[in-house]
Amino acid sequence: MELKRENVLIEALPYMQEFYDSIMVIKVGGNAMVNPQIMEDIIKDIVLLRYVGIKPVIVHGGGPEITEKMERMGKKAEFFQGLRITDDETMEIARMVLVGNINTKIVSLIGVFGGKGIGLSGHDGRMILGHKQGAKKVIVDGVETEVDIGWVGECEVINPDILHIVLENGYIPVISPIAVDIKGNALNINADIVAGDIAAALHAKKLILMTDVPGLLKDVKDPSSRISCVTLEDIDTLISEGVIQGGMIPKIKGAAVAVENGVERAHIINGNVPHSMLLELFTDCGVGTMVCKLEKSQE
Ligand SMILES: Nc1ncnc2c1ncn2[C@@H]1O[C@H](COP(=O)(O)OP(=O)(O)O)[C@@H](O)[C@H]1O
Ligand SMILES: CC(=O)N[C@@H](CCC(=O)OP(=O)(O)O)C(=O)O
Repeated sequence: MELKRENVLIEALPYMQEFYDSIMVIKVGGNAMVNPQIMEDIIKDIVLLRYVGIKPVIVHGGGPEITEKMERMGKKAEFFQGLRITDDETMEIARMVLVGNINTKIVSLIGVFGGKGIGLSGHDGRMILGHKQGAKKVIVDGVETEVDIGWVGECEVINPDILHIVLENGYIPVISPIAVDIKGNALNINADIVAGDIAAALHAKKLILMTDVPGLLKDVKDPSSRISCVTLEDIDTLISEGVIQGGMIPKIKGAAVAVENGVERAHIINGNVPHSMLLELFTDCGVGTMVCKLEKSQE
């Protein structure tokens, strides 16, 4: 049965009351940003959240755009377990695409839809301090070899002061997944991992990871095989059984870090479905996959 418009609005009231004044970290993936219409819909939803008293924080990706730029510059993009192998030149390209291009586009769109966006990266206020992950060991033809993944970092400390300052002043922070090391070097970090760490540091109410599939799928080729809820206990098994692969691994790990560190819920939802975030937050029908600490019955 289709709900009348006024019922849709009134159904949202308890959710608006529950979420009022709370921080929500929203990760927008590079895939969603390839389509300008999808991007506009997502940014409109985020501006709406701000106007109903929620404090959204955006972390953006840009993997496909970095790969495209590398290819145009005659460089081949290479990955190790989903992480981009980042030499000096790749780091420059990643910074140019993420901070120089994607971040400014999102900030500008927020402005167009009546919000106040502010662009940040880990360098600003030394918000994301990290270090290089270092060389990775792999077995090639039975022989252990090291792979240098270059400037790929991991977060050591998140300093959320700057975020609290801008949130208190009505801005929507837009964060590029670039960290800084102790010497001031830039580090490339997967955006899902940054989003999980930021959500944990801010004690966010929710982490929302927007992607291009309906959620975590039992069978990646079957969109109807969505798993509606996973607990932290399920995650390692799903990875070791090969159900979760590729780009979904950092996503689920980012969600797990957030939930382990006090974020109530993380949601993986399809950003390609118009206004999926509003459906997830303000209606009784959950979309996507919810990641939580315990089964509902154990809470
Ligand atoms: N079990 C799974 N369920 C859903 N997606 C999966 C799964 N395993 C691997 N994937 C892949 O992960 C992709 C999402 O990760 P990624 O491409 O990095 O997205 P984004 O750019 O939105 O961060 C999906 O498009 C899908 O191909
Ligand atoms: C280390 C590493 O892999 N960093 C990512 C950062 C961007 C990102 O995570 O973008 P998506 O969310 O669109 O995948 C990269 O260079 O692609």
